[in-house]
Amino acid sequence: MPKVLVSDPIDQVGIDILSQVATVDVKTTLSPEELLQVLPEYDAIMIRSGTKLTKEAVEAGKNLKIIGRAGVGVDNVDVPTATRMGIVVVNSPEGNTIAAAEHTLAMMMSLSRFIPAANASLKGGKWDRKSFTGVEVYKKTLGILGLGKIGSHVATVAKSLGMRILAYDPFLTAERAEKLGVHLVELEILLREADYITLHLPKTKETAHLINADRIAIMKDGVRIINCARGGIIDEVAIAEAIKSGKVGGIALDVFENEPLEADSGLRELGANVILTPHLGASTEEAQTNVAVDVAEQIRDVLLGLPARSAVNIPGLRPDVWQKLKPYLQLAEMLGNLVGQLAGGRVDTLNVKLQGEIANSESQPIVVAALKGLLSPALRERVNFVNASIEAKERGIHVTETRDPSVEDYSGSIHLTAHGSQGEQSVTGALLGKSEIRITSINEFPINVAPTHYMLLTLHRDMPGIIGRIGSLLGNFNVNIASMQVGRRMVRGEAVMVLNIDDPLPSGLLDEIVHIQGVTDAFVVKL
Ligand SMILES: NC(=O)C1=CN([C@@H]2O[C@H](COP(=O)(O)OP(=O)(O)OC[C@H]3O[C@@H](n4cnc5c(N)ncnc54)[C@H](O)[C@@H]3O)[C@@H](O)[C@H]2O)C=CC1
Ligand SMILES: O=C(O)CCC(=O)C(=O)O
Repeated sequence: MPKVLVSDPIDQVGIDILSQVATVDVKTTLSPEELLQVLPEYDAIMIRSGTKLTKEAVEAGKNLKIIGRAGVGVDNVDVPTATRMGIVVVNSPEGNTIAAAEHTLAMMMSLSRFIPAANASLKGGKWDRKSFTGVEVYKKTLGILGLGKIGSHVATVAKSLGMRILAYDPFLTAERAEKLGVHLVELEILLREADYITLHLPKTKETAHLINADRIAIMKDGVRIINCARGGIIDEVAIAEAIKSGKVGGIALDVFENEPLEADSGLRELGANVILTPHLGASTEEAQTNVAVDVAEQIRDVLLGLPARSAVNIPGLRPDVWQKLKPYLQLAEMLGNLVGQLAGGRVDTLNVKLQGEIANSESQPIVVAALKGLLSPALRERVNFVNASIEAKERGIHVTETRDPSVEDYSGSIHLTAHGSQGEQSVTGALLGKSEIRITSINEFPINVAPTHYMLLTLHRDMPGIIGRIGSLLGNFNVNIASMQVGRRMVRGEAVMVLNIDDPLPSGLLDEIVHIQGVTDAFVVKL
């Protein structure tokens, strides 16, 4: 049984799903050092925001096949390192959208009416009504930075509260904003006009300290700011100063530059207009069930050899698309392996041509499968669907894609051409029925061969006796031939022969075959 480590608190429903296929260890109090020590034992790890999978930690996970983040943000995972190591990283893009949006709205209302401070005052024995006169959100302007899933839900609810909504999101189309009834504006306009500003962006190089002293300076006096996205998007020093000076009327933070927030953080000292929650945006029963199921199912599937539906470092495929493409992925991988072996030396260009019924299919998974096959003789199990593109890029392999729906010899076929240090080689393959793989051409010579583990290929002149001589030579070395095919374009012209052989070719035999008169080249292929 594979082993899964659950290193943050996860809903039991997720553990139950993982237990169907794996031994599950729940260890939610590991120190970073302990995590490094235990990681090599595991095939998968499931985390929330508590566990930091740094470069060092990911590299320690030598047997990891998948990292499951039960939530949205994967900024606590070194995704590039995982990708290089061929580890799938999955998240739950929608499981906690509503929870985070509702937490944001609760923060906005709490800021407007001082609910946390009024509650603390009353419980502290006072009946103070004067200190807590609030403001209404009705007819106020809400500026949303990042109009993705959470930002959009906040916009929808805030509109129904009678707010005017401005949004800044350079990656969003005007049509989408219009549909939501939101005015898409430049950042500066939003900052100048908003009474409330709420952040719903990922933390990236571009968004780090997006809210800083200079930008705070152009905001309306008394603006209220909410951050339920990621710590570090707001400069905490600058915002604390702006609260103290009265420039900013209130802040509500669920996320912090360092989590857990330091015990002596100056933010804890600020007054009734500062609300802090310990990263609770996703902490609802519903969201925790959603993300646990979503991510545990993906870990289970990947451990069973199935694709993940929301991988952040490989293209996700819907199950129905996966079912249709699966045999073609196997075909592409076999052809990539074959053309790579024929090319022999370094390949610098691979052209992937999709023909017939798959000409209009999503090409990326097929290209990745072909690259995996191409690189597997060199990299063996170190190359997989996650890292094949990166490995190819690092080796300077340029990939081109073409499509030809008019090729109708087979319902769908894949043609690969590899160009490299030893010239150009090409192969075509197709499916017989739904899933039986056939090699249908080699270097444009038509054949129809079922690939086997060991094959001998010759390029030779089509002339009497040559096949017999090759056959006798193999017989002399006790190599059994399972089947044989010759492809030629014209009688007594150039031809290709493919022999499916039961045994590996003894060393030295290939040299003897190449020296037979009429043979121009010969290759041993191991698939
Ligand atoms: N506090 C919590 O517990 C939770 C926090 N989150 C965080 O909330 C944030 C938003 O999550 P979702 O809405 O699910 O993500 P999303 O991917 O649906 O939306 C993010 C939006 O930000 C936009 N964006 C990216 N870079 C930008 C930039 N430089 N300037 C302006 N807009 C930019 C994108 O175009 C996208 O529309 C993420 O940081 C996520 O990690 C999510 C769930 C719970
Ligand atoms: O796991 C959590 O509770 C935090 C959720 C979160 O921040 C996210 O999904 O991005």
